[in-house]
Amino acid sequence: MYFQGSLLDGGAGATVGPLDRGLQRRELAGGAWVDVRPGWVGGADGLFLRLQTELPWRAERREMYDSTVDVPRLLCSYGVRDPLPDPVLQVARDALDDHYGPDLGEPFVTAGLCLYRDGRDSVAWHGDRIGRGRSQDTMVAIVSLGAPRRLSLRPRPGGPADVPGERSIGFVVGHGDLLVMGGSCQRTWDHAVLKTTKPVGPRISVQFRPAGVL
Ligand SMILES: O=C(O)CCC(=O)C(=O)O
Ligand SMILES: [Fe+2]
Repeated sequence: MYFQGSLLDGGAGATVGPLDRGLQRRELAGGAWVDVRPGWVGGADGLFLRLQTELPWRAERREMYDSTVDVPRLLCSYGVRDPLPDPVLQVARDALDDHYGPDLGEPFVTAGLCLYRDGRDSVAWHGDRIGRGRSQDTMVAIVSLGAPRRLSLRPRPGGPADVPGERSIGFVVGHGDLLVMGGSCQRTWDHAVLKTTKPVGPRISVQFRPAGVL
């Protein structure tokens, strides 16, 4: 059980802060919201290096129109019963369950990790709506490690949040920051980490999701 208000050491120096303070919520049109907690995971340099060097990162290729293209980031996925690759990620997930569980009504059970090697790596505009996120409110909690990148959000074109005055927004997520997308965010908004020509170092994103959300 996560003890509110304490700093728990997940191993090798990384600590997970409390979530009962320091969270900033931004309400978005259409019943979506984003919570941000800067510096949630402290002392995460070792964690970043371990994940970057030791995980079995895979490169994927995807069909695009009539050609096959490289997915511009490396991936590593942990399913419902897979142990997470570092104890601090388990501590983080337990803390997220304690804080968001009453509202979410279910635990975070999967973890998807992306490694953006530099500014050429990206994820294009999308919502996590291959599964239940298409039709139901849900949450996706992201821990960002390494170089800061901008997570952009915009109303899904033609969707309920696509109303006059509602425009694209962005959150620069840095080393140890937590960002949680909730409410209708996956179906009424799209999000992306767009390419940048600025020199940026590698970033790892850890996304915790409930069952059936991807
Ligand atoms: O890099 C991130 O934090 C976002 C990744 C993302 O949106 C996804 O993998 O679905
Ligand atoms: Fe996503």
